[in-house]
Amino acid sequence: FKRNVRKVSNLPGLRSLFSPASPLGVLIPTSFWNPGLMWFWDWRNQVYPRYGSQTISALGLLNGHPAFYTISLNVARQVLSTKGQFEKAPETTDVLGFWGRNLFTENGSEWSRHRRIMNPAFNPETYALVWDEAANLYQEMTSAEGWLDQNEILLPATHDITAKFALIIIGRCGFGEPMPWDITGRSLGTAFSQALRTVSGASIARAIIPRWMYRLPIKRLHEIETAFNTLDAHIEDLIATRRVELEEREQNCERKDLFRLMIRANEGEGILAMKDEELIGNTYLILLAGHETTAKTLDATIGFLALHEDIQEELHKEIMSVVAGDRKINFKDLPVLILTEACFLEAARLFRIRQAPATSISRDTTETVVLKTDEDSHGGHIILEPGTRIIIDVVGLQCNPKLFTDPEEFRPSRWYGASADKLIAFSLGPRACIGRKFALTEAVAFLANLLRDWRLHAVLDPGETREQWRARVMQPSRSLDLTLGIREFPIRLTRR
Ligand code: HEM
Repeated sequence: FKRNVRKVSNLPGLRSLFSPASPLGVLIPTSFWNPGLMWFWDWRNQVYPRYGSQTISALGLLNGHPAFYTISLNVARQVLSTKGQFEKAPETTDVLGFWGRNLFTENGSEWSRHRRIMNPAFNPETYALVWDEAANLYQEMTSAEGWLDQNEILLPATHDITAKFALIIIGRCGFGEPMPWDITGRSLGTAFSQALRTVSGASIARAIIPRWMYRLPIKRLHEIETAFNTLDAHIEDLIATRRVELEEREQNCERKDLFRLMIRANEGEGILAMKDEELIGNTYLILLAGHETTAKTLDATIGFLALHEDIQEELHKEIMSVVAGDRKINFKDLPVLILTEACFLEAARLFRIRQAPATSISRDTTETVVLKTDEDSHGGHIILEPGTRIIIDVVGLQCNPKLFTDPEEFRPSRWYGASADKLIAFSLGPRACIGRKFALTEAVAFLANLLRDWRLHAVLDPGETREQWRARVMQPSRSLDLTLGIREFPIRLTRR
């Protein structure tokens, strides 16, 4: 323990039996004696002020890797923008690496190879396609769900709609799968999306629970095992089918869709080749990272908009200012829809994603690094020995009152003209989210179409105020999901 205290330069911070990111720390619920998985949410306004610093340490007396946690944008910039001094530790990426090494799990030249293969797919042509597909899918959805002749709709759980929407968009635009709204029987269909949901909700548990335990008569573990096997079968099927289709269509198609680039790299040789297991690993990664995050942020956006009818009215004005005679909203309108985009960014600020057990964005040093801190204590800097872990506490950072006035307020206008790196939800630097623009395009297209046609209303309990509704509903789900998202909630739509 003393050695670990020295490792974190004696910096004050959390001291508990199990460190917050250790398997036991994660599995035991957050309480006064165990920070657990949710401390960064439950204690977000107390911990850093208690230790008088934007960077603190966390140590487990019995087990767990000692670590620094920071809500300082300056420290985050140093960690995420400096090349070569920081890398991802394997145990922090395991949750997205079950199926094969991939862009998310790799470091150094291996990471660079994956990124060079996949980067060309994230281009303006793809974003235009995302926009058009999102607009078409919205029309298909309203027709298939029977919304066209309704004036009022009660959606029992927004996530059912947003998750399906985001999965189909990544299927169509990333994988060239012509998925309809009714996805029953498709290779990325209903069985696949249910399995994907189970897997996403169980990945952290899967990384922690030893494999032999899956042979015990525990129903939940068998469900997890079945979901993982179902995904395997679907992904193999998807790769085989698309490989044949690509052979047939190759002559006439110029588009650099992501899946085509990955399959070509898998068939190729040389420095930009991709191994079979990497193709599978990246396929999973894109399917998981490319839909859950967007869907959950859309859920949060819908929740906040339902609370703030004044912002909805402003948003509707913005949308109607670009609507053409046929009520279509076009890709060229994207730069004008600044409030629509700002609402999504603001929801991402308040409900950002989590991608590894109990951590946010985590890096280990590869050499001794001196980080400048914002406080004068410790001489204004901390020294990180090689192998020291530093975790960007994204929830804390995005609620940091030194960066955001009234941080708990949903105030989209704070993003007007704001520096892009103030929103850390997509991370910063060379390893920032490759799908940021993809997600933003999809989200703005979805929201603009939805808000053009509908008013959103919170479904209040009898006698409940909006503030009470927010306190009850706008809370994260406490499961071991890969992504931190608002728990499921119903919403009422009335036609404009
Ligand atoms: C609201 C939506 C999204 C959010 C908040 C988000 C957030 C993030 C964050 C924070 C990272 C960095 C993680 C780290 O360094 O530890 C990341 C990486 C990544 N994201 Fe996203 N993401 C979103 C949507 C998407 C979409 C739509 C795609 C794909 C189409 C995607 C694909 C990826 C990939 C492949 C990486 C790994 C990049 C690398 O390591 O080079 N994400 N994302």
